[in-house]
Amino acid sequence: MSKNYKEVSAVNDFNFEFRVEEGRIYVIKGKSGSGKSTLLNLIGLIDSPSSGTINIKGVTNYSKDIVKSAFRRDEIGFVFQEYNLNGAFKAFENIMVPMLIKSDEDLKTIKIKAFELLKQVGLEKREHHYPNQLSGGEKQRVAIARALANNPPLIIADEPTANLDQENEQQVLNIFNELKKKGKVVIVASHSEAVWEYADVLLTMQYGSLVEVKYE
Ligand SMILES: Nc1ncnc2c1ncn2[C@@H]1O[C@H](COP(=O)(O)OP(=O)(O)OP(=O)(O)O)[C@@H](O)[C@H]1O
Repeated sequence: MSKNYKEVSAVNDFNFEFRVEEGRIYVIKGKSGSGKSTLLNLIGLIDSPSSGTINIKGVTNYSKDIVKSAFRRDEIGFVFQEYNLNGAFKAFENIMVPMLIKSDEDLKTIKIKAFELLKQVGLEKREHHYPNQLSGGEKQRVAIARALANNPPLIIADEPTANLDQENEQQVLNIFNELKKKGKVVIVASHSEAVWEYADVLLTMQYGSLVEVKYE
């Protein structure tokens, strides 16, 4: 598949199978502008390819937006460099949002699950904090907990540690490693060598093309 923005070929003939049947960390590296974010947005169904198809679990080209958004909600957790938390909501409320949208559980169960997820990322003492009362590392851990809310098999993270110091980066990487052990697939775009070290598969992008795949 490819994605073009007018004359810019952001992702060029990308052809690779991310396997989701067992826990694994895929890391995508490449210079600024090489197409990493565009690729993650395509895999995460936030964006559509200009040509070619994306096939996830046998579903090809989501024609109906409603199906696409439901699939994304249930199957994919997205983590952003800038956290993208809702500033009007407390930490645990941010985590509740995806579960409320899915709405197949009662409020009490959703609250309990949100607290469990906060515990999983080591933030049980920050449940009532608003995003502006959290450090960058804490915000990112809330964002990861939110991405896990509907228990998706696939977590996509775009430069999740770019704004974090080494210690907080390590905490995020430990969480990703735990997720991998639980059988989740994590696809991360990152400039950080510390992140590359956690890769089971390291993909290199250059000018929109996949130029190297290394199995660690
Ligand atoms: N919405 C857009 N409209 C036009 N061009 C775009 C758009 N989004 C991305 N591009 C272009 O596509 C190319 C790939 O961008 P992309 O953001 O995917 O790179 P990246 O590898 O994630 O970079 P970075 O490491 O700086 O985040 C760049 O040349 C960029 O200018």
